Amino acid sequence: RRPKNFPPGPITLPLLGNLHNLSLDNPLQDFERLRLKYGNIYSLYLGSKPMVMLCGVQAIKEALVNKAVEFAGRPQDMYVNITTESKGVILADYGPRWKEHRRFALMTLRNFGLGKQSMEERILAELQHTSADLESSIGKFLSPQVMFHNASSNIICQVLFGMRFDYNDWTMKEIVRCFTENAKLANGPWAMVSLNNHNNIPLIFAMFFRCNDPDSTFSEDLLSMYSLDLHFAGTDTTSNTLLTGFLYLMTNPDIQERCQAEIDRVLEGKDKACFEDRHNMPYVQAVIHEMQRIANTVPLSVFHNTTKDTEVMGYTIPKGTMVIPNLSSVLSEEGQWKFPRGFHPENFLNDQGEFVKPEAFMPFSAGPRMCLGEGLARMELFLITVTLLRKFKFIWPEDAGEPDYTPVYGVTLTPKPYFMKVQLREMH
Ligand code: HEM
Repeated sequence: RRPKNFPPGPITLPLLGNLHNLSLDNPLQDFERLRLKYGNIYSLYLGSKPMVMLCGVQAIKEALVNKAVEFAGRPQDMYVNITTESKGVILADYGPRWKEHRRFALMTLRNFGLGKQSMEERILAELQHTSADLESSIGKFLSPQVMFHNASSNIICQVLFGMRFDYNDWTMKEIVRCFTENAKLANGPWAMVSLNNHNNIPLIFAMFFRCNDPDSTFSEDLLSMYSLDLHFAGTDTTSNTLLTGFLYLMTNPDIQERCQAEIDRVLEGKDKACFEDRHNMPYVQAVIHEMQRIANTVPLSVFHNTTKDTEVMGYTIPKGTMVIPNLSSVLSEEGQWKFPRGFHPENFLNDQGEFVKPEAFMPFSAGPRMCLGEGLARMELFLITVTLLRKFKFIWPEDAGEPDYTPVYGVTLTPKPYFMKVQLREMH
């Protein structure tokens, strides 16, 4: 039985709760059906465990922003908690340890050059490898899955480990194992090396020094989960957004050409793009934001948990209840977008053709647990899209049939594997 004044929801069955109401392959459509029936806040039971679904910009903001602390916890009794032991940042519960680790990750990203030129240079340097890969594929069919994954993985690997990996190198897959080896190295002579320039120390070493501080909540044991956390969070998200984005750019050649015209105009006479150029590229900015909206990369955010008894939208939610911010529902919410369905960069342009960001643009979630990699992700999406579109034309192969936009469901959504054709453009 639902507690008093708990959000409404479908009848529960013994043992199963509401599991029978959900498709295990892709429950997103079931969640949408339940939203239409019960409203923007409803509850479900996963077995005997209650959870509250928040839909639409109003409910999500009221909870995650206005009642920030109450909704900043993470469930600690799920299967993934057993495998990761809730170490790292993403799954750590609200409290001093999470705070220290989050602050540390933000600081390392900043010291490593985010917001400065050095991070841009690293991204642009990585893009030379991507470009070389693309050039070698001219005239052939190319599967971009691995390519985007490698590029975004290498960018975050530079922050984490201070190195990149060759494309097609099996080491890429073994990165976590290599990290353990690196940690061993750091235990040896590395620890004695005096590093004066703290601004360029990869996270792994910066953290190692923290491990030696007896007052710190860092330990070598936490270290591996922490890097795994950031590696996963920084790779899968960006690459899946790009995969979806380039799929739509290929199947909307008019939009791709309009981006290229703007890029050619703004970058005329320059050899490379920089992040500042975005202010002169309202159309490209709109397209990249529309890519993120339609990609809906982390549809159900990361699950939250209430840290106290609380209320939202007039309902009572006890402490320790799992809460799912349904970001998918916001990114296509009726009334919030000029075009909630389909791929329309106009969602981010006003009548004067200027770039605008509606309140419902929330792919990184909101509140204190909001994505801490947003700055890096936005820089990557911009520099990768602009650099590649400037140099190449991306073509949907004529014999590939109708594109299938239905995503494959998971913590992150990814498009079904597809092929692309690439042509070199004339540089302007
Ligand atoms: C397009 C790219 C990305 C998207 C759409 C995205 C989205 C998200 C979302 C929805 C969350 C959950 C927020 C919440 O619980 O309310 C999250 C958390 C997180 N993201 Fe990202 N992310 C992206 C890229 C990155 C990158 C590049 C990094 C690495 C630097 C990163 C690191 C993290 C971390 C560490 C968390 C956990 C924060 C916490 O629990 O305090 N993300 N991200």
